[in-house]
Amino acid sequence: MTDQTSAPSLMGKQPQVPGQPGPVPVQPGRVNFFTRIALSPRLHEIFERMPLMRRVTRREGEALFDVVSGFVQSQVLLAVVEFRVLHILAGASWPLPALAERTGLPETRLAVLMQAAAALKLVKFRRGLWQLAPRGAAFITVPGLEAMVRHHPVLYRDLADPVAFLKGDTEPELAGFWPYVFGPLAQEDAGLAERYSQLMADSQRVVADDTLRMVDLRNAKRVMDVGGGTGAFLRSVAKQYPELPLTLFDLPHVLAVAERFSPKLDFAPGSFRDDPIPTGADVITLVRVLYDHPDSVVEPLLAKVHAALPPGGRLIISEAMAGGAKPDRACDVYFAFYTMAMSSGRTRSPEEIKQMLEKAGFSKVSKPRALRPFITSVIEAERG
Ligand SMILES: CC(C)=CCC/C(C)=C/CC/C(C)=C/C=C/C(C)=C/C=C/C=C(C)/C=C/C=C(C)/C=C/C=C(C)/C=C/CC(C)(C)O
Ligand SMILES: C[S@@+](CC[C@H](N)C(=O)[O-])C[C@H]1O[C@@H](n2cnc3c(N)ncnc32)[C@H](O)[C@@H]1O
Repeated sequence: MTDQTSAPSLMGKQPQVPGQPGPVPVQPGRVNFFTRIALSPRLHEIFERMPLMRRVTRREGEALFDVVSGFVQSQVLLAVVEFRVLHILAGASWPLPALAERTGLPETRLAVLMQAAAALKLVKFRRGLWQLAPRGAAFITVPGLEAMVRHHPVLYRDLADPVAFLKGDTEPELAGFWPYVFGPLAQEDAGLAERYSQLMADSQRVVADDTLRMVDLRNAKRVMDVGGGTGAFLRSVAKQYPELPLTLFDLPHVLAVAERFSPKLDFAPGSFRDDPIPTGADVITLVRVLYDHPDSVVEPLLAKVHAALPPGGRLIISEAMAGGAKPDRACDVYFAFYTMAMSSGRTRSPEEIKQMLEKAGFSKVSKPRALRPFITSVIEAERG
């Protein structure tokens, strides 16, 4: 695979150490040289007195403080979103008293929030007025991002006791937030599929943009998006390839709320757990599907996709992927814990996905360099 890390295999049931081919014994005293330095408070003091080293320790200190305070930063952002501060400032610049009246917050407390938001570079204070900063403007412009932030309290409640969470002693709320995974619940509540689909569809735009910049569909004869929700990804495909026939495969109650946005779009209702994947497409896409499911669902799904493709047909997988030997802040922290809280799936590294693909019979597995790994990564494979 191109652009490939030597990521660990987690294919067996036994978790392994990133970058290591297999389980290794504990090695007493094996601590990296720089780590040993960092372990010595006396050396911290000495470094503080050396101008060059002082810069390194201060930078490390700042980075560490960022990790320590990450939750508070997120909650400041959530408050900014809930009080619609960025939207208010998008229309005009406001003095604090007027903003306090508009948001209904006491001036003294709003001042603290605004100062925090300014430290996060979401807003800025100029000539007595609070203004929107470019980062705040970008934030409200990214499709689905505000809705994502507004649903984070569910995730944070699940992570409130990380010890109990990791021991598996809690019942994460997030597992119920996406009840489509459990099928019947979503079918009982028609509005539920629609709400979930809207959040997914909103956030899909950025994922689709990045995916389509990493793959070439010019030679495709028909693209089928499996687990395609209400068709947001195919909508982006249709914009770029207006002549390309498309098939949307998802659960019947999800397709019931999907809009037929193109005469070239076919609906294929079904469950990839229980039904075969229909044939007829030479390109099948799985966008943000695999990480929702355990290996016991993913392995048969890949085999069904393989069976549905013609020889030479292509599978495109797009989702946030774990970093493996090169741990990634977005994927190995946020998405890994997010999917663990969902209790049904997990993030996988490109290497793990490659191994699963090869087991299902795929060849020529490749991975274009991800444009924004925190949005998505892509793996392509071919049916030989
Ligand atoms: C030129 C100079 C010096 C200055 C210019 C200043 C200026 C104009 C700056 C603005 C620049 C600009 C245009 C910035 C644009 C920034 C963008 C596009 C930022 C995008 C950020 C996207 C983010 C943060 C995305 C976050 C995504 C999240 C949190 C996704 C979560 C997804 C989940 C939980 C999915 C779950 C799926 C499931 C359920 C697991 O299946
Ligand atoms: C995380 S969403 C991704 C949706 C879309 N691909 C996107 O990126 O926005 C997972 C999708 O898989 C669908 N799905 C889950 N289980 C399924 C099954 N057994 N058969 C077909 N689709 C399923 C869900 O309905 C949902 O639309």
